[in-house]
This record gives sequence, C-alpha cells and structure tokens, in this order.
Amino acid sequence: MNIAIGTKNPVKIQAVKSAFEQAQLDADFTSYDVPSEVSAQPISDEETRLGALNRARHAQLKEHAEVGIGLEGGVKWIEGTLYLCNWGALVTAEGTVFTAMGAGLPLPEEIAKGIEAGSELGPLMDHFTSRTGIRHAEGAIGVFTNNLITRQSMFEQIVLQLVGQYTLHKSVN
Ligand SMILES: O=P(O)(O)OP(=O)(O)OP(=O)(O)OC[C@H]1O[C@@H](n2cnc3c(O)ncnc32)[C@H](O)[C@@H]1O
Ligand SMILES: [Mg+2]
Repeated sequence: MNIAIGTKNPVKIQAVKSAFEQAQLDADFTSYDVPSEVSAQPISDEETRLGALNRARHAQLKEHAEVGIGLEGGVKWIEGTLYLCNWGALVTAEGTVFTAMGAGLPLPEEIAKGIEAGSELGPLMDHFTSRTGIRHAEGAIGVFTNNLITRQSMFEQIVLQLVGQYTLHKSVN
C-alpha cells in the first residue's frame, strides 16, 4: 500500500509509520511539504480539521497514492479558555474521506495571551519552556502532560482512528 503523508515534520511522519505498524499493515511511505490552505495557526476545530483534510488531499494527488494522510495542530477557545486541538484526515484515491480528532487540554493564560496577540503556538511553547523546537519534539501536549502523552503518541492515536475506519470500510465494501 502506497501512503502519501502531507508534512515534512518527522514527529508526524513517525506517528503515521508507527500507527500502520501497530495495525499490522504493510505500507510504503512518501512525505511532501504540502499547503494546508488554512492559517499558520488554526484557531478552531473547523479550521484545524480543514487544514488536515487539505494536506491529505494534496499529498494523495502528488503521486496518485492509494491513501493520503494529513495531520494538523491547532487551538480552540472554549468558554474563554484556550485548548489544544489536533486533527487528522485520510483520503483514498477514490475520494473517500475519513477524519478524526485527538487529545486537547487547556493551555496556560500566558500562551493564550500570545495567541490572541497573533503569535503561533510553536514559538510561544519555545519561549515558555526556554527551549527550541518543541513542535518537533514532545510538543505542547508533552510539556503539559508531564510527557505522559507526546506529540507523536497523540498523532499516533489520531492515525489509528483513521486507519481503523479505513480498514473497516475496505472490509465491507
Ligand atoms: O511541518 P508541519 O506539518 O506544518 O508541522 P507543524 O509542527 O508546523 O504543525 P502544524 O502546522 O500542524 O501546527 C500548526 C501550528 O501550531 C503549532 N503547534 C501545534 N501543535 C503544537 C505543539 O504540540 N507544540 C508546539 N507547537 C504546536 C505549530 O508550530 C504551528 O504554528
Ligand atoms: Mg506548520
């Protein structure tokens, strides 16, 4: 099976590979830097989900792969509190679409203020932790779960939801 992934972020790529391994599916992977066609910092479930879907569509088209996968990280407001939100999409060559959402927890007020001021979560997390490249490492979810859930394991859960829906669909169609 030929899987095209719409990112060059190694954490997301590893999450996809690991989920296919867990599902015991043999697959070849290619990855492309594709446009999400949403803002660099999505600020709602709808926008984050659309970013994932656009990435999946672009990746699938790149090489007419059997499956395209897109993963997108964003944030959303709930009753005045800013939460992490994460989405994934799987698109088949026939155009069937599967989507899934992942873990989300509240972010500190300092981060929320930065987002309101127009900053992106990546640099804000680096500033918050006095480190660089958090988004390529454990991610905000790792920092705020004391590393019990990492950005990779969080995206893995999303991809498992996608692959599960996809294989179920294939088995009944
Ligand atoms: O290369 P791509 O695939 O674009 O990977 P990315 O790390 O930029 O991830 P997203 O575009 O999906 O994330 C959208 C924005 O939110 C940031 N972000 C999302 N989740 C994050 C996390 O867990 N930790 C740090 N930054 C995060 C990220 O830096 C972007 O500004
Ligand atoms: Mg990005």
